[in-house]
Amino acid sequence: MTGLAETPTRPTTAKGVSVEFENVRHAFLHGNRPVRVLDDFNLRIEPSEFVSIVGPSGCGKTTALGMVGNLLKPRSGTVRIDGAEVRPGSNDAAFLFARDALLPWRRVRSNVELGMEVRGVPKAERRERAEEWLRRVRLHEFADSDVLHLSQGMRQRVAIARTLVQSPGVLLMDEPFAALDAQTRAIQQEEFLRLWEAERPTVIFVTHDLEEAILLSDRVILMASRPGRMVVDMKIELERPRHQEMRRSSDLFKSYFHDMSARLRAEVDLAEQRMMEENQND
Ligand SMILES: Nc1ncnc2c1ncn2[C@@H]1O[C@H](COP(=O)(O)OP(=O)(O)OP(=O)(O)O)[C@@H](O)[C@H]1O
Repeated sequence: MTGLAETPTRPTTAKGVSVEFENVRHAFLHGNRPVRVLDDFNLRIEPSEFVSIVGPSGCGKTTALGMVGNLLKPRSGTVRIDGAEVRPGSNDAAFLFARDALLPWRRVRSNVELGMEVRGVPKAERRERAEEWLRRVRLHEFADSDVLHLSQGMRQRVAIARTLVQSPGVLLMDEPFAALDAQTRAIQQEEFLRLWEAERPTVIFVTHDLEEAILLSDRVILMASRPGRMVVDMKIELERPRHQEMRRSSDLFKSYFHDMSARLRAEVDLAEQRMMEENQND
């Protein structure tokens, strides 16, 4: 069940680059007490791989993502994108969160252009690329609409277009579909995979939903907490394109879920037990 995955086949237009955590350690201060969050965290993600990270609340998933996105620096160890250490000003990675963070005073098209605007892409090129991505997410008819008039699912598609239009080498996704109802979430998962296939940026996807992780990913990483470290690295060999029916029809899917859910439950129980012990000792 454990073991490093091989490099997946990349389409010729693939944009993905490698990501590497080497002996990464980090701690936060809780009062006067340093709490170790990541401890000797090692992970190599190949260009264009889709890797999900699951684990108990507080195990350090978002912290690891933040290091790739240059939001925080590890206390020790190294995080590399495409072989180069992540440094202030590195902008190979783009984020997509549960909350879409669209600017309500801007129209749909202008929200999609935002990242390109910040990076100084000329206006005509911005417009052309935004139009192309609005077509891809099936929102070109809403280009001049007010974002406040869109459904939650449509808003998230605008956010996806705004992120992918920048052709990032690495896409950092922190529970991007968590705010959606179950039906919309299922549609968005499949639709996102279709969009991802076009350029295949490397994806690091944080989720609490194990089925979602298995359905989308080439690999699922399970982390333990206190301190956060990798305990399972499971390669997912379901064929692509993936679709929702696989949850019910694929024995392989069910066996991945069976193997991983028991481990995940055990880690969640352990994390809760440790937290209670720590609270008693405080
Ligand atoms: N800026 C901060 N200052 C202090 N402690 C922090 C900070 N950011 C995170 N932590 C702590 O570090 C630990 C790991 O947080 P992190 O958000 O990375 O976990 P997570 O696995 O993403 O959790 P969740 O699944 O609940 O989102 C938690 O105990 C959290 O309280």
